[in-house]
Amino acid sequence: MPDKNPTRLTIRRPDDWHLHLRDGAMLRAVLPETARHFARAIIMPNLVPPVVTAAHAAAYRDRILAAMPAGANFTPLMTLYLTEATDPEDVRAAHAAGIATAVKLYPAGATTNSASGVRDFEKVRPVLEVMAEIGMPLCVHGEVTDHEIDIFDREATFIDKVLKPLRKKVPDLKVVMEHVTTQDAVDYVRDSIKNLAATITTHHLIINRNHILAGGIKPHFYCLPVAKREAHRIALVQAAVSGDKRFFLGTDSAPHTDALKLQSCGCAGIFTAPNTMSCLAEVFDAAGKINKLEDFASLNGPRFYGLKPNEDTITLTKGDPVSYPAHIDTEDGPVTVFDPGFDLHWRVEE
Ligand SMILES: NC(=O)N[C@@H](CC(=O)O)C(=O)O
Ligand SMILES: [Zn+2]
Ligand SMILES: [Zn+2]
Repeated sequence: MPDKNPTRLTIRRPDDWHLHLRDGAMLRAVLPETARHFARAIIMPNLVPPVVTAAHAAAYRDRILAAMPAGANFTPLMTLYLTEATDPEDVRAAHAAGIATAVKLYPAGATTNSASGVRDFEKVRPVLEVMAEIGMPLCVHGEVTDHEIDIFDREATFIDKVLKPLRKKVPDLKVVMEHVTTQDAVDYVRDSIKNLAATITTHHLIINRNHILAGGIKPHFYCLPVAKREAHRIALVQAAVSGDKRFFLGTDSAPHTDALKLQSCGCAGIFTAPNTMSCLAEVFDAAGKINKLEDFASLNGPRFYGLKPNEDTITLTKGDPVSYPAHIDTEDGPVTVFDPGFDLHWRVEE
C-alpha cells in the first residue's frame, strides 16, 4: 500500500518544457537555478534578436553550455523562433543534426520580444508541413493579439480562431499549447485524440487574477498569458494532478530585473526557477496527489517529445518551512523570486 501522507518522495529527475534563460549576465545568474534540479529544459528563443536559424540555435546553445556551473548535469533543448521567413529546410536540418528540438510560434506582438512573430499563418504552412513529416513539435504561445479582444479572452479566442483551423490543415503536426491558463484550453486538450498536449506553469497553479489586481497592483504576478479567474486556476490544478499524459510542467520561468518589472509599463514574466519544485510539491500535496508529481514533472513531457525520462532521481522531503531568497542578484540588477504567498514545506534534498 502506498503511504497516504508521505513526507519523503523520490521521483525521476524533472525537466522543464518551457524556460527562458536569456543571455549574457542574466543567463549566468539564472542558469544555476534551473540546472540545480532539472535535467533538461526547452529553451525559449525570444532573445533580441530572436533565435531564428539553426546557426543561431547552435551558437546560443554554446553560450548556455559555457555558462554552466561546475558539476552541473543539464541539457538545454533548443527551439527555433518561427518567422514568416523561416526556411523549412533549415528547420529540417536543425532537427536532423540534434540542434533544435522544437519550433516556437509567437503570434506577432503577443508577448515579450515577439515582434518578429507570425502574422499570416499561410506563410508558415510549408514549415509546419515539414515539421509534421519529421515529428518535430510546435510550441505555441496561444493568444490572439487583436486589440479588440479582451486580454482575458485571448487564449480562448486563439483556440477557436487559430489553433483549430491550423490543426485541421496540418493534422499530423504535434502541438504543445504553452502555459495554458483557462478551462477552455484544458477542455480542448482533453478532447483531442492525438498530437496535442499542454504545459502548465508553476505560478498559474497558484495565482488567479485577484493576486495581480486586488488590494493594489502586484507587478511580480504579472505575466502572459495573464492569470485568469479562480475557476480557471482550479481547472489547471485538476489537469496537472490528474496524471493525464497530455499535461506536463513548463515553468515559463521568465526573469526580468526589478527595474524592468516596476515601471509604468512593466514587463510580463515571473521568475520561478529557484523554488518551483517546492511550490509544485505543495500544490500536489494540498490536492492529495503528491503521488502524481512525477507524472507531471518527469514523465509526461518526455513521453510527448518522444524522449526517454531521466534515469537519475531527486528526493523531496516535507518538514519545516523552506527558506529561499526573495531575489537573486545579477550584474543587471536584482530579479525577484516568485512568492507563492504561503509556506513551502517540501525541499529537494541536495
Ligand atoms: N510569460 C511571460 O510573461 N513572459 C515571457 C514570454 C512568454 O512566455 O510569453 C518572457 O519572455 O518574459
Ligand atoms: Zn508565451
Ligand atoms: Zn515563456
